[in-house]
Amino acid sequence: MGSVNSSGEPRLIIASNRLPLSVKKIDGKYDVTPSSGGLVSALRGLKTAEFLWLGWPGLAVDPSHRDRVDEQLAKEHAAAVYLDEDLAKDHYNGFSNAILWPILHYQAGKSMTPTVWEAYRRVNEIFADSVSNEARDGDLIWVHDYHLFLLPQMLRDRLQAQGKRCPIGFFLHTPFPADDYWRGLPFEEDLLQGVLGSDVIGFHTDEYKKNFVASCDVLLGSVQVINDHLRYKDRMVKTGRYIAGIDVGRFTRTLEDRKVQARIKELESLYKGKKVIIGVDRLDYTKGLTEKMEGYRIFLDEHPELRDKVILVQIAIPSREDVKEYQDLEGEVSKSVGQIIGKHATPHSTPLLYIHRSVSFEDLTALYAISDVCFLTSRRDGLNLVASEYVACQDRRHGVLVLSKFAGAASFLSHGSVLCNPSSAEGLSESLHQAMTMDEEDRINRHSALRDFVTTHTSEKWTKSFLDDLEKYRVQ
Ligand SMILES: O=P(O)(O)OC[C@H]1O[C@H](O[C@H]2O[C@H](CO)[C@@H](O)[C@H](O)[C@H]2O)[C@H](O)[C@@H](O)[C@@H]1O
Ligand SMILES: O=c1ccn([C@@H]2O[C@H](COP(=O)(O)OP(=O)(O)O)[C@@H](O)[C@H]2O)c(=O)[nH]1
Repeated sequence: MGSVNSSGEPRLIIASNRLPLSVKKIDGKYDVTPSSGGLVSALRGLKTAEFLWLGWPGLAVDPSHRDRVDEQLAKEHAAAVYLDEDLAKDHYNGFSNAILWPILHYQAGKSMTPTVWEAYRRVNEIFADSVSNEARDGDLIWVHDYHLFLLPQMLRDRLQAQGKRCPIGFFLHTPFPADDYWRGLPFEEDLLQGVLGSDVIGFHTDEYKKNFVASCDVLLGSVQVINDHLRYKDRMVKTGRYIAGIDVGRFTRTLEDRKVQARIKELESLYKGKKVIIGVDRLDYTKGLTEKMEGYRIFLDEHPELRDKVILVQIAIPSREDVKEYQDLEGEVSKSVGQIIGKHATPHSTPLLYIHRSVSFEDLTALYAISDVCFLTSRRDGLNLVASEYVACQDRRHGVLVLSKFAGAASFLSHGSVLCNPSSAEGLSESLHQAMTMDEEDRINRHSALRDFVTTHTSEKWTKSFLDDLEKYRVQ
């Protein structure tokens, strides 16, 4: 792995499991494609010229092909942390996504084998070696997400041994539940102590921050809470809420593109006379897709007069397809989709279009722009950037955002959206009806409130506010 910058100036080093590019093997050759998901979208606003992003490329790469992959990643300020296939599988699927992910989303813990915990620890060590070798004295280091809970403390130990002084930040993109959820996990103390190796720890909402601080207080005896800080091992660790957002300009520019304008016209003519509802979610049980389908089924049952006048376009981005829960979910959602279409489609129209793959950014913005309602029903969601992306594309139509009250985004966007509760299918149906029948003045007012928020809380502002706090830990 080579250093991208040779100027000697302090840089920002980002460490996350997911790189902005995923490496795919096609016909024996490696190809890099943009990654999906909100972590990558949130970091798009990074305006620091000097940064290097270290992460797992998404699959095992044959050593003889690594130079070529490194070359392609370097163009995007990225570098790969290569992992053996079995180790990566046990770390990513086995522990991060099968054990940590449900707990972080307020679900009871599952039983696990020691192998996956060992793999988790080992991968964090490999990251610690890569990042500490790459870092120079004075660089800022920003670690992201639950795949790397142990990394901050491992890094701190290594950097200290190497005589490098680098502030370490950590941002959690998921929710953080109350301490009770952690009790079934034998390693909760290791995980908390790992994160506490950071100087600054960031969360999407005050609730997650409060839960983290309380968990440290209850589960670790050696922590003292002082306002926004935790005194831990004679250091003051700052905890904060940093509101993540989107790169609004990227959406505005794309909407002005001639090809996208043509696509919008095409879609508007295709759906003429219909209200379009858009849903965009990774195919993840936390996104409440089965609940959404049930709510929509009831909506169509209760309003048969609307079934020819409405279409839900649901994009389900494939995600974590090696984990059993995700495979089961795929089957469940497909079944519900089939039932709704089977019951409500007519020879000349269908009330549901289900797209189970990623779509291009151009198609995504065009779909956002032509939709009258955006329908997001997460059971739990760290933030949900799709909500903000929809708002950014609605200057002409003033569509309505129906948003789960369990998405982190609801704590900022409640004033302009219709909040819903995914555990009540009848409630979801009512929220949809409210959104579809809202008068224009109400829609304009709500959109304007949401737009004000989304345009003033961008991804650029998020990275800046976090990094400004981290800079304060730089030793002069
Ligand atoms: O990397 P994957 O396993 O393919 O999953 C994609 C990402 O999912 C999660 O995203 C979260 O981050 C978003 C931005 O902060 C937030 O809006 C959303 O609520 C979260 O679910 C995960 O936390 C990332 O690490 C993944 O890369
Ligand atoms: O085919 C698609 C459609 C959407 N997205 C993006 O995936 C992200 C989803 O982020 P969100 O915060 O809503 O949830 P996450 O998937 O990170 O849990 C958004 O930026 C979407 O634009 C994507 O990568 N591929």
